Amino acid sequence: MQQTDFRALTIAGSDSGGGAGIQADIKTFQELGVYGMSAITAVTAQNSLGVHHIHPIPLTIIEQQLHAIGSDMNPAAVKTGMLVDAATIELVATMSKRFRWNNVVVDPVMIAKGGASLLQQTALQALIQHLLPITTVITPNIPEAEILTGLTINTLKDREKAASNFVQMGVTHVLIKGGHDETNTEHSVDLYYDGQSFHYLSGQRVATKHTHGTGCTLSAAITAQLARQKKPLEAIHKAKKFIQAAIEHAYPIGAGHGPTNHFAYNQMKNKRKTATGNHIQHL
Ligand SMILES: Nc1ncnc2c1ncn2[C@@H]1O[C@H](COP(=O)(O)OP(=O)(O)O)[C@@H](O)[C@H]1O
Ligand SMILES: Cc1ncc(COP(=O)(O)OP(=O)(O)O)c(N)n1
Repeated sequence: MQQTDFRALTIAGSDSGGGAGIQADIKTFQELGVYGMSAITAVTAQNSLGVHHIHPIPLTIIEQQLHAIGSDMNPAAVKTGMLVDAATIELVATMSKRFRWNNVVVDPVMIAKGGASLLQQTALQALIQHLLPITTVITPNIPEAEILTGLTINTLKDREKAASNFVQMGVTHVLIKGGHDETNTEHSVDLYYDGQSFHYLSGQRVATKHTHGTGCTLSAAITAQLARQKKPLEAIHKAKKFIQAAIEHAYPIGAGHGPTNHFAYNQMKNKRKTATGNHIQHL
């Protein structure tokens, strides 16, 4: 049987607890049938209670990882997560251009759930200047969208305005996530914009504190679907189903915020297949 070859790269921090960062990304790639590669920007000592220590990786070692992958392994899609500082952002932008990487998904990770800062304040300008112009899909949560656009976001109209700002900054596709919208207790609604029309993607809001790594997992699922040659809006729709299942079946691991469940989407699909006797896999 011919092996299908889908490859994706994540450039992000390591989460020792396994729920976010590189670990969440690789698990998600694997579940979606995509070969995962990584360039690690920082090692964090982290668990369900928060980020306890951060050890940035020296720039030369990040460059060596990116060069090793870019010169040989040709990822079809690339995701960025924790980028630490301005120098790392500039390096990632330079290497992405050098290797002509397409399908660049930027999750502009800034602050972890427990409040730890994962990106230096002084790096925001570098993100806007160097990374956004080469971004295929950006996936900010509401506070990140507020910081990058300078807007206050309370309503869906505010979110549409912020999405338009991202397009003006050079981003091709924007997904502003709604997990932090406390006004909607029934649904968690994400806004998509491609410079032409707005789409709302709604999921049932799950009453759980086990949402560690939701943002990383969603953006990794989008990256995996782009690596599988899906168009951005279809990739985002599929990724939304993946994260919904992962949150609905999240793990109560640890005393704090447990991780989402990366197996859940495939387990639910397999159950449906068994019930219908259908053994053909449609991702
Ligand atoms: N309690 C929840 N129930 C259902 N979906 C959620 C919940 N919290 C977040 N989501 C979804 O998870 C994804 C990540 O959103 P968000 O929490 O806003 O990002 P981040 O983890 O970057 O802060 C989005 O698709 C959002 O709608
Ligand atoms: C190493 C690392 N990268 C990113 C994050 C943030 O992940 P996110 O998906 O936004 O989830 P929470 O931290 O908000 O639960 C992280 N914690 N660690």
